[in-house]
Amino acid sequence: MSKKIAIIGGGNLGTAIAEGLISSGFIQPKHIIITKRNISTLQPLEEKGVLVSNNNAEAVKFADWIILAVKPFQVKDILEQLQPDLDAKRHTLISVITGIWVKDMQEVVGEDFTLFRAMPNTAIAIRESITCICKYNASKEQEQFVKDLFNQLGKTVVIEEKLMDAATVLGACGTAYAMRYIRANIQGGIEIGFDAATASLIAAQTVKGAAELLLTKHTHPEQEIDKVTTPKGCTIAGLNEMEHQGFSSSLIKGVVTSYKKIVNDM
Ligand SMILES: NC(=O)C1=CN([C@@H]2O[C@H](COP(=O)(O)OP(=O)(O)OC[C@H]3O[C@@H](n4cnc5c(N)ncnc54)[C@H](OP(=O)(O)O)[C@@H]3O)[C@@H](O)[C@H]2O)C=CC1
Ligand SMILES: O=C(O)[C@@H]1CCC=N1
Repeated sequence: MSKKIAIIGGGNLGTAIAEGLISSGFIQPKHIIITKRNISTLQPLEEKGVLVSNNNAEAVKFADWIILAVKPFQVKDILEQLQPDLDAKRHTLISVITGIWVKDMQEVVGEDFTLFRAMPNTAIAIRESITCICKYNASKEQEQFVKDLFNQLGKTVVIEEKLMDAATVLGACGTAYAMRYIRANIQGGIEIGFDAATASLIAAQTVKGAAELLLTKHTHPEQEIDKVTTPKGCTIAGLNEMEHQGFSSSLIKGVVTSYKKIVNDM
């Protein structure tokens, strides 16, 4: 199976995917083409051997796997422009675009194409994404290729398309939520005595370690919390104060608000 990949939309996510694919060795840089209108920002990728272009048609002619990574409001026009160069027997479309459903793409390209939706996050650049994938009209080989591709870039889970908006919130927006949590810890850490760089290191590594505990031991967070909370100790005092201030509630409300934003806007 040919591995040539086009990434249409070399922005935050598109370039992160390219960087991750190169560093994984899954594909040679010369077998990736990445496009955007202003290609000057793609110079670092070009220096690594990736083909860059402002011509989407050229990219589609080059590749068999087309990753769509433009903004949601741009995809319809772009697919319409690409229609003459798209071939359902050759091309497989993989959209990472929020809120664009398989049926939305089919309205432009028809029902013959194999379509995937994939929802990664920006940690894909360092191959630590979680990528939720759903498929339409895909053979076992095509599904395996897409899973192999994203497994190089972190972990994958195949889900039903109806969960794709929820996957966007928990997996993709989740990176930003985690950053805010870490930032708040840094702010607190500075107030209790650390310089910013040391507070950042301690806060980030602590969150990484906590996540690794769950991923390696498959425990529930509350089991791990029980191991940290000494009776009458400082951890439970701080945790309870956070809850009195609405910590869990604010996070849950934020997740649901992000979800409603996708569902209501699209
Ligand atoms: N950022 C994230 O964490 C995540 C984003 N997503 C989804 O991925 C998609 C991209 O997001 P993100 O990377 O953040 O957005 P960006 O705005 O950073 O990237 C979109 C890119 O598309 C390019 N573009 C615009 N028009 C065209 C065109 N006609 N042909 C080719 N390229 C074009 C833009 O560059 P130029 O203006 O130079 O053309 C821009 O660099 C969105 O749909 C988003 O919902 C999904 C999961 C996570
Ligand atoms: O905020 C957004 O709309 C996109 C979707 C997921 C991450 N960023």
